[in-house]
Order: sequence, then structure tokens, then C-alpha cells
Amino acid sequence: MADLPTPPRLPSDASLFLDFDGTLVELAERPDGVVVDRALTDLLDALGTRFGNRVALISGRSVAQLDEMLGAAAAPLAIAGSHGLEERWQGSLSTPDRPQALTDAEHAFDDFAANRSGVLVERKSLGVALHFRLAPDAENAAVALASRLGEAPGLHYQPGKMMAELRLDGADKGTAITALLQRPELAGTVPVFLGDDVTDEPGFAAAGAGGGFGVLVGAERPTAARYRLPDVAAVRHWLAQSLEETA
Ligand SMILES: O=P(O)(O)OC[C@H]1O[C@H](O[C@H]2O[C@H](CO)[C@@H](O)[C@H](O)[C@H]2O)[C@H](O)[C@@H](O)[C@@H]1O
Repeated sequence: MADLPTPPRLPSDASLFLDFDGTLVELAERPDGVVVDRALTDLLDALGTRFGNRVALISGRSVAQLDEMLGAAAAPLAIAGSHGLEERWQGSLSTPDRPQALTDAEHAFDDFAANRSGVLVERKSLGVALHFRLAPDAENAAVALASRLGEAPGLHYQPGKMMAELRLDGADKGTAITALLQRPELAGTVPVFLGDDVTDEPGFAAAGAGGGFGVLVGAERPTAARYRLPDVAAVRHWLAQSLEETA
């Protein structure tokens, strides 16, 4: 496995697609423990000023969660939330209905977590995640439960970093990026997607298929990304540098 190079500077005609956890913010021990600092909201504001409509968050978080965490900085951005299942474009949100199967899965996750100290259940509008970062011994059982429940019609088992998630079937970060690229405002732009997790792989492939590239954040691993940055600090530095160079 060859080490991936550092990405070139952001093309001036880029569309910028950004994952959230592990890319723009450091991972935390708990899903509600991430820190959104002023440097990040200032950076997002600057990117919005520079690239206009061509900046989007592509996240496993729901749009509602991103709004809560980012506050006013989220409002002007395009957002594909819930692993690509929901999209907010210029303030207008399109989102599928939440099926009963997801609520049933949530109850099963609650039962699982009830007698396992450190296992956390994260409720989202179109998904539910079982987190075992604070209880790594629960990993095998959590993954087995989530993959079994993910066989229910309409549900999809989504692996992640120290968590196992159930979400609706029918979309991913790749379909979300491809859909955004159909917008007239993004037509003909060079898609660039930065992400760290396995849920980001379809996004890397979509960025490549659209004539752009993916940037893996974190340690080297098999990936559809063409470039790599080591961590969140390097992402922020590269984005800030790209802002200067494309200005
Ligand atoms: O696509 P993303 O924006 O990267 O979201 C993916 C998942 O991120 C969150 O979980 C991860 O971050 C947590 C906080 O740092 C961490 O505790 C956890 O171990 C990570 O897997 C989020 O909680 C999930 O809902 C997202 O799907």
C-alpha cells in the first residue's frame, strides 16, 4: 500500500465537500463531546465567502445535529446529513420519513446498552448509533446486533469508528455528492471531498468520478481517496492555505 501524497492546492473552480467528525473536529469519547471552536466557525465562514454555494457538509450526523453544534455557521452551507439521506440546499430541507423499524432498532439498542457500562445509544432523525468507544469489549456483540438488525427491509448497517449504526437504506455520501453536483450552481466544478471514515469511501469515489478527488484524513488504509492528510489540524491548515492561494 503506497503512501498517499498530500493534496495539491484547492482548484479555484472546486466544489468543497467536507465530512464533520474526525475531519473538521477531533473525535471525542462521547458523540456529544465534540468541540466546535471559533477557529472552525471562522474557517467555514471564510470558505463560504470564498466559494459561495460550493461548500457542503457531508456528514453521518443529522442536519439538526449539525445545526445545533455549528450554530449560525451551518445556516449558509449546503448539508447532506445522515450519511446522505437528507439534504438541505439554500435553507430547504428534503428528508425521508422515519420508519417504525428504526424505532424498533432503537429499543433493541437501548436494551443492549442497559446492562453494559459505557455503551451509549445516539438517537438521530434517520439513524441510531451504538457507541462502544468507552466500552471496547462490547464491540463484537454490538456489531453482531447491528448487522443482524440491519437485515430488516429498508434498514442499512453502517459501520463506523468505535460504533455500529443503523440508518435507512437508499443513499450514501456518494449519492449525496453526485446529487449536489447536478445543481446548476455546481455544474462543471471540480469536486473535492475530505473525510476520515468508511462511510466516506463512496464520497471519495463520487468525487473521483466527477473529475475531482478525495482526501483521506488519518492513517493510511485502503481507500478510494487519492490524497491524504494526517489529522484535523492538517485539514484546517490545508483549507486555510487553499483559501489564501485561491483568493
Ligand atoms: O460522517 P461524520 O460527520 O464523520 O459522522 C460519522 C459519525 O460521527 C460521530 O461518531 C464519531 O464521532 C464521535 C465523536 O467524536 C465518536 O465518539 C465516535 O466514536 C465516532 O464514531 C457521530 O456520533 C455519528 O452519529 C456519526 O455517524
